[in-house]
Amino acid sequence: IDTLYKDSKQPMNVRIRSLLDQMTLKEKIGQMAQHDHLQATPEIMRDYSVGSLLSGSGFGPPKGDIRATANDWVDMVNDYQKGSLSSRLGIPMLYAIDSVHGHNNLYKATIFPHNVGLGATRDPELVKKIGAATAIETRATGIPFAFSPCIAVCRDPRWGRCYESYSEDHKIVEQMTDIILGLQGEIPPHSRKGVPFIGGKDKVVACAKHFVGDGGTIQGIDENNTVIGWNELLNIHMPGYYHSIIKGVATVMISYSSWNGEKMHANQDLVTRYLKNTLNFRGFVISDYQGVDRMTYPWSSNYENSLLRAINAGIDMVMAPPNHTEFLNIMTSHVKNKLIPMSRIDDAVKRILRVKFSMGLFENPLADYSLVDQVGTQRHRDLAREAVRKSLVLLKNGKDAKKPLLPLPKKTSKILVAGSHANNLGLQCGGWTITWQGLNNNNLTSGTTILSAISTTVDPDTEIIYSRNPSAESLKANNYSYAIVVVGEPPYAEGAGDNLNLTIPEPGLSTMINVCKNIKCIVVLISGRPLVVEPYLPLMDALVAAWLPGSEGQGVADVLFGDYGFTGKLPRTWFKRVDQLPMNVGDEHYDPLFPFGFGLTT
Ligand SMILES: OC[C@@H]1[C@@H](O)[C@H](O)[C@@H](O)c2nc(CNc3ccccc3)cn21
Repeated sequence: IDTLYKDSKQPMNVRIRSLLDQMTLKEKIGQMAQHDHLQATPEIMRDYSVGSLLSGSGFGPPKGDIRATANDWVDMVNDYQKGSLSSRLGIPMLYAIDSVHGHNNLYKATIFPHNVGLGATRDPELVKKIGAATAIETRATGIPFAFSPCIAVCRDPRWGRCYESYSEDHKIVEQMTDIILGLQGEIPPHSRKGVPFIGGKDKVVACAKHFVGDGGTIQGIDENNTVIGWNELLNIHMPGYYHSIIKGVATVMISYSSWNGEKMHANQDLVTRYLKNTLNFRGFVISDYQGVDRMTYPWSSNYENSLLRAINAGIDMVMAPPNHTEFLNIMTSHVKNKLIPMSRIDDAVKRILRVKFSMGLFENPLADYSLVDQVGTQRHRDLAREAVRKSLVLLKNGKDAKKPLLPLPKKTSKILVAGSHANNLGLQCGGWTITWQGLNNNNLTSGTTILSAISTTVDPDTEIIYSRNPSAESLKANNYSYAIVVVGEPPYAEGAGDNLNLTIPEPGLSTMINVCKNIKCIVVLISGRPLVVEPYLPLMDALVAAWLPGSEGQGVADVLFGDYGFTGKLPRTWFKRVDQLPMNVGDEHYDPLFPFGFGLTT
């Protein structure tokens, strides 16, 4: 074996050439697979030269242990890596996970606000710091590759993934691609722009997703069809990719959705001609999970043909192919039958190797425990708390504008805290937290609920009464100074969150109505998107959009009680009725309840 490729002093292209020239077809195809770790073993990694593994959300080591420690993760990742290193050429594998608002799979990790809340901060510098903290907590578990950021431009809040989108306005999404500089590291001055850059052992490979137009599907139906012209695709959904590439993003994930009826996973014009040859993307393109299977309906029918079309479209790595032997056999036969040219295989493998060489994976393939004490540190939690503060949008402050209600007095006789979301960490974190769909419970990880934040913020003499759903009698019996009512959406991810009515779910709605009918009420809405509030607005004394704040609920109390002012601005239009949708800033017919950019200050 010519070991020139192992010499880190050699130029990148020499290392790639030296390795590629001695790889068998089987080894090249192996590099193009990213298996779910549940389907792999160290032996398979060794014998098939598998390029990458992933943990689907909620499947921690060993197999589904959602309270696994960082050490457990490091051990698991290293076991697979040792398998890869014992292969003929010893090409290290890349382990990937969805760290999309902190290392959200990891028990006791810092959970940051979901992207819609970050869009409300209008603070790219803050978001870059969040990227850096997320990279550290992800690397603490030995994982060097995060499927983040989602740079979707959500144009219809009925989409179950709208909270993963920073904004309906592509200009905010472009600004927030600064998170890549936090995740992967700042590009050193005089370094080339627009090539994959990952700077250090506390940085991760990032992934701009989902290419392209994922946020533009009809009625926000997940994985469905985006029916718009080329100019709208180019002006609204594409700029985030240009900005991500300039900032050195190393990977791009393809969207399940279609553009004008053509599956993105089969779209050679957009993936190869545009992303690779026009935007000059030099990293690697990865499919979504079983994205190849989902090119047909029923899923996986005619997988051989789907795989052929996906690879020829320009996909370099396939996430969760059926299994390692089937993937190898189908790919090998396509190459032998000249249906996939060898030049396509070589392009894919070169891109994958370029990312692995540029991040130093050959030099440092194994993880250590050196960062495990960085998980959920106070420093990271303080950063998350700052992000929560800046993400809150004050939509109403008093029934009489001349008598603002907020900031609330810390010293008062008795406060009621009510609502399903007041004391539930799972609900305030939302989807993609510990499990894929999130959890409706309070002990899924560590953090501060909004109730406990309020309790520690008010004056010690102020009495706090907590009741999820107080009776009308109890409301009348107690002379509360005011009530804080925290209600909103259940956790959801992807298609499970698609919703055509966008009403405040029960029992939150009736709780809010009962409380607000009887006493002065400040409504705090925990949701991934705007919901129907217009009919109830006259009832409310104040209304705060808190989005999905994550583990640091203290940030909510910080602003409610005036330790910090409200500064957040709507990153999305707040509609009056769902029959107005889609309705985005700049539209000809624009009749919102609260316009894009709205936000009262205190
Ligand atoms: O979790 C991997 C990817 C994720 O990065 C994409 O943004 C998202 O579109 C996506 N959807 C699935 C659906 N399947 C799934 C399987 C196991 C756990 C969670 C989701 C996986 N993934």
